[in-house]
Amino acid sequence: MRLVLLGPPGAGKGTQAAILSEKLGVPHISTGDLFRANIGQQTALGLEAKKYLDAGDLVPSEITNNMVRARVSEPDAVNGFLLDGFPRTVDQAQALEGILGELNAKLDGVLAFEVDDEVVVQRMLARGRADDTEDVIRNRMRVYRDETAPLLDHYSGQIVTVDAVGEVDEVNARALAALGK
Ligand SMILES: Nc1ncnc2c1ncn2[C@@H]1O[C@H](COP(=O)(O)OP(=O)(O)O)[C@@H](O)[C@H]1O
Repeated sequence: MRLVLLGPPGAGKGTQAAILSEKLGVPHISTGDLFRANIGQQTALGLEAKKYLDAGDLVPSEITNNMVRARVSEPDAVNGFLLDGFPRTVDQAQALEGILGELNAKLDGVLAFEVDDEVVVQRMLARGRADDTEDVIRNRMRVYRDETAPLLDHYSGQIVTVDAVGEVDEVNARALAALGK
């Protein structure tokens, strides 16, 4: 099963993706986690990406698309994956279509997590990661609204929505139900 997870920063996509990944038996591929791992290991990609993450800006699509192409081409992803944090722009969605075409694969669906702005700001401040200061959070939400939210229209034919307010288990049950599992 090949799914894209959409939703504002702090919607709990990463938490839900980790659980869904176990239950569905496909890898969780998070671009945010891939960037943070590269930053931790001080790879060339990490050194380049760091300034964008620190500001809450998008890493340029060329870098991001190539990183995703490499990751989804790994053997553990042949039968599917949960993409978390990608695509984040309509251009990236088009790049994803190209990448899937190269793999002779197609998306099975898009799961959109819905949650209010105030809830996500509170969740991110509580999480307290390095890129979770209030200014950076506000910038990431602006980037989400301007660049990522248009994907809700782009994918309108294949989206199922999930109310992401509530306990982790509750939201997970809703996500599985939305997928017909
Ligand atoms: N698809 C992407 N394109 C460009 N930059 C990205 C992408 N995915 C992640 N990033 C970078 O990584 C940061 C953290 O992403 P992520 O861990 O998904 O945050 P969150 O889960 O809070 O939305 C983003 O603010 C951005 O700088």
